[in-house]
Amino acid sequence: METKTAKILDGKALAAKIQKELAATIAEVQPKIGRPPGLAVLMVGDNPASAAYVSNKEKACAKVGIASFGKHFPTHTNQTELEEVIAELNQDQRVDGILVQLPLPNHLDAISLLHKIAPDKDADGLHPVNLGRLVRTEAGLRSCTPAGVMRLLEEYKIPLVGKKAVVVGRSILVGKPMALMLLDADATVTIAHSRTQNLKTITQNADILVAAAGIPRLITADMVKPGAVVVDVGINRVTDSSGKSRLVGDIDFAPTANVAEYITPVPGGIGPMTVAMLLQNTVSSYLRTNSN
Ligand SMILES: Nc1nc(=O)c2c([nH]1)NC[C@@H]1CN(c3ccc(C(=O)N[C@@H](CCC(=O)O)C(=O)O)cc3)C=[N+]21
Repeated sequence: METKTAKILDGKALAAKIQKELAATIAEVQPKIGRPPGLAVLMVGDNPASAAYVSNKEKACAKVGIASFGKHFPTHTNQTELEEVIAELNQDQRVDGILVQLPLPNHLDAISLLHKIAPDKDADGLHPVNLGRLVRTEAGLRSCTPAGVMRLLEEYKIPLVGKKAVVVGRSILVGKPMALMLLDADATVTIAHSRTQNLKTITQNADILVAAAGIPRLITADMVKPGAVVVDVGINRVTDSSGKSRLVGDIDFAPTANVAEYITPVPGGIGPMTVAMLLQNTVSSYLRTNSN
């Protein structure tokens, strides 16, 4: 009996390479510009997962030479206070990127806050102007997670033209921009979601399958076409049978790896790529504002 095992799309390694390149770029241009790039991460409340992500982002910034202007607000902070902070950061010449860590506490309106970020400092690519630029295929800041997926597929020279791509999930953060980016790359794109009927019959057609539903092990091996490229955007913390907490994606990894040709791991796949794209967005804003 022979089982083939999928090749790993190593997001962690590629993210490290991108960060090295960004560090070299920053080291080269900073003396001319006279300041490092700056990223402000705003976090509200004390969601432990968010705190861990924010601390990862700040460490990554420090590593490549991006200054962090992180601000941590208590849970009860109101909308107006946050809008004022964003208005100040929009004007702050030291700050090239602004990110509001999601989710926010329920009393806050995330969408209206995202609208207040200057589009050219929108490191997350979630402002309506940047989403509109994506729809129109214009240059702009792109959402980090789907941009990270595209960059990883490019690194491994995965052909996309004319291929059937299925995105499972339709969030503003991932699913919708992911579908648009795959479409721009000339894939034939299907978006499936929580109301999709017969999900399996759709995923089984996918040459490229992107799981971004946030449901642990939603995609099982029987749902995947042999030879497919499988990308796992899910980051789900689950408690395993021995009571230990661990990170799993939306894909049932080990069995699926026996069917797919390429697969991204969790951890070590799209998570680190998301952080790398955030840094890249910050650096491109920095280079653009200082290029004339
Ligand atoms: N405005 C906003 N922008 C975001 O991009 C955003 C957000 N809010 N809210 C939460 C999600 C989640 N997210 C992750 C980024 C990196 C890893 C990551 O690096 N994960 C590592 C492992 C981390 C671990 O072990 O906990 C990995 O997958 O290898 C995970 C999750 C960004 N998000």
